[in-house]
Amino acid sequence: MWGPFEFRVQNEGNTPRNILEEIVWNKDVEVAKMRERKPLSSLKKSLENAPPTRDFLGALREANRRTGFPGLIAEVKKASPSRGILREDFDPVEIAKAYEKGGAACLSVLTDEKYFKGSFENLEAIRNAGVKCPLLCKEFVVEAWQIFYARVKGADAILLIAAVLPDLDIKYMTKICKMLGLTALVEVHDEREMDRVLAIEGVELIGINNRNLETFEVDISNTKRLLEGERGQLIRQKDIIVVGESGLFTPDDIAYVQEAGVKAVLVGESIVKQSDPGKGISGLFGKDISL
Ligand SMILES: O=P(O)(O)OC[C@@H](O)[C@@H](O)c1c[nH]c2ccccc12
Repeated sequence: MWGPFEFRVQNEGNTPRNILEEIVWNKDVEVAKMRERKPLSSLKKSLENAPPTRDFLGALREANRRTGFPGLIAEVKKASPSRGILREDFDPVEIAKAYEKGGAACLSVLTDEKYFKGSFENLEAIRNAGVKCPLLCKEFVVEAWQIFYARVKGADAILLIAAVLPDLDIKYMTKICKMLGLTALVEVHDEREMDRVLAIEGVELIGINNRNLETFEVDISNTKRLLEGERGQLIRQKDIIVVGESGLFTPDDIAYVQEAGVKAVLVGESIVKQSDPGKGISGLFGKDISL
């Protein structure tokens, strides 16, 4: 069990079997074009004067200590393939500021344009607007170039999806993240992926996605299942922070995943849809968690 070997290579006549495969095929083409415009050597130059990254893990731990709730990673999310447009009047900087004011520990910014209507401009704008929360670049990473690019655009952390990347890539990319001062959030969806990731040294932050990216089905008991028994024990031993991701809408949902063992949550839809996304956070936790 080394990786997602069932992923096929795109070739003529093939159609993608599911949305994740489609996204990854497109991403390959997109990244190849972007890399031509900005090769790795020029990214590395831009990094010479880049400001230091902020401590993503530390911010989650601190929020968990301060509030007694899982630290919140609030997602700046305009749309998704499963839900369509979530918010019409979408001002990423305004939403980011509202999240920060509402008590978010960190922010997640979607940068995929084609399927999530996000952008690297949004990430940059939020970073340049004086928002202090560390920022997660929410991307479909298929090659290391994207990690350098995210760092140049102001990310403090980046998502690595186990359903997309073989073990060796996760290992190698985790090292690149460390070298660049970025936190890697390694995302899993099932037991097999969790076991793969737990065997990779150096992983400090694991996200359990309650949404199956191939079928869009959401089930928050997924978080609980993956933290039961020996897996949960190993995670505590290794002092890994687990993030419960997707499908969290109510204080009961938060309590449920916290009980299962998460120290952080990643939430988009339920808060981004509120007219005041900051107040949306109080609704989600059933309490004002701002300072
Ligand atoms: O909007 P939700 O259900 O609160 O979910 C947020 C986040 O977990 C979800 O956007 C997400 C989790 N993993 C991903 C990977 C790619 C794109 C999106 C995601």
